[in-house]
Amino acid sequence: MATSMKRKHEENINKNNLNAKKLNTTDSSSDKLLKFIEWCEKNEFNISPKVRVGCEGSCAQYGMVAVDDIPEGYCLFQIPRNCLIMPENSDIAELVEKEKQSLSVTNQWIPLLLTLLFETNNPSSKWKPYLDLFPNPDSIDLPIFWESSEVNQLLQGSGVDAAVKRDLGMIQNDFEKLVVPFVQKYSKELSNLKVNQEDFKKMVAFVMAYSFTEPKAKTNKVSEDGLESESSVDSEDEEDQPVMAPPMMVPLADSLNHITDHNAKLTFGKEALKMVAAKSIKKGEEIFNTYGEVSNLHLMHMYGFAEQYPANGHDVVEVPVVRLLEAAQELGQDQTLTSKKCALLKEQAIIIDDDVLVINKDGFVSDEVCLQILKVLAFSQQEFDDYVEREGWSDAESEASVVDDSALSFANLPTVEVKWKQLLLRMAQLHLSHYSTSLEEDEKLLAQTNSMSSREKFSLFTRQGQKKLLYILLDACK
Ligand SMILES: C[S@@+](CC[C@H](N)C(=O)[O-])C[C@H]1O[C@@H](n2cnc3c(N)ncnc32)[C@H](O)[C@@H]1O
Repeated sequence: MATSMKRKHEENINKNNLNAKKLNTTDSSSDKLLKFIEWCEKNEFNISPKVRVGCEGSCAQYGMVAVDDIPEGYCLFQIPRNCLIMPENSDIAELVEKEKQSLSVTNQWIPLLLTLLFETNNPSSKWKPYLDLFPNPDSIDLPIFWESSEVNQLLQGSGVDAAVKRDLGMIQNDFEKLVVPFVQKYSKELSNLKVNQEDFKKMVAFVMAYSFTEPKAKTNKVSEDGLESESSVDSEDEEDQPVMAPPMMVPLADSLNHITDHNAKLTFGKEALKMVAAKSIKKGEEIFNTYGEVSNLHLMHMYGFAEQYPANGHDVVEVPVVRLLEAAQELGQDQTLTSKKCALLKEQAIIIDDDVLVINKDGFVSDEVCLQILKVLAFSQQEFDDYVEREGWSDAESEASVVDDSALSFANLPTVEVKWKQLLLRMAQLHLSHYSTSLEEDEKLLAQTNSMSSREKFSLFTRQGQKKLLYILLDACK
């Protein structure tokens, strides 16, 4: 390393250490943070002196704050690829590779989870300063850890309740069927690693709330002066088919919190990942990454927080498709005909039991399935008989439904068939009745968020945002 670069590097360590010392944390946690920052500097994370990691100025425990004005495109820090926690970079790479097929049957997470279990139990892990700081048990309060009664009370009907049930089943299954057999088979190589389901669940939460996935073949260029080049956009082809890689832990990048209106983003280069300013940032402002274009449902489920309406422009409400069938049963004059329609829609796999209809701020997302269901549900006896005889849509009808892809936007809904509007209106009303509170009650509660626990507050934001979307649907269907 050239002398001037070395000096600059040491200055940076000192500056960040100094910043870390100003933390509003207990001594032992600021000591852990100091060690982590030293580790980052030794590993050439090149943390800019314009930023500080710590609890001060962060909206949720650790975070990153600008200590100087930062221009758009400026590189805040980098993460060399050899510092990413992924099976390939760990000493258990060979073992995981051997069992890759069987370990990835249910999901892509198990190899990383095994790597983390191994590395957190390895006193000479190269990531020790990172793993000593994270996962911080206090900051990972995901709904998978709540009593089921609390999940129901706060999040019933939101979709988070269903996701939690699925997660708990999967955690138990993966632990018993994949993790335990792997650890037993390689007990010698894993130095008799002891695992239990509770620790495994905590590791799942760590991966849920802290991991990143890399979009396939995404590269970015950052010039010598730390400015991000605009030429780094994905090719059209990649944009069309974003294939996600397995998750990985990205030290330091995961100390940043998220908001939809973020001011930083992670870019994926060949040698290193870089956190760059997505817009200019003023001294004193918190630096927010983006965890993706994600709804409150996803934020609540995977990260344990949500944004207050209307801050999250990516918010959605997911209405189980069965609600539309319930609406049809209620409104249909001929119960037998409606039952036949529902049975046929299932038989033709247009409706699959767990399916949901997704509604965002503009209306139904990918409304093709919803359109097909509405058309069948609105058929008269004669139209239905013809449809059954033809065994589905004629070619001309199918083509028409493909062209008509914004038919169920909020802007277009007032112009659609009255029968469809009645079905959607009743569906929205039925879905609203599945939450444990009404929108009016939620809006009264919004005045009391200061005296609420984080669980109560973020659950309220999740419910209220979803209900707002349902009320927009109700208005559009009137
Ligand atoms: C990748 S970590 C970010 C670092 C984290 N604040 C810490 O102290 O370790 C993600 C977690 O940060 C918290 N978080 C991130 N953004 C947030 C926000 N806008 N509001 C509240 N909590 C947030 C949530 O607890 C989430 O699970």
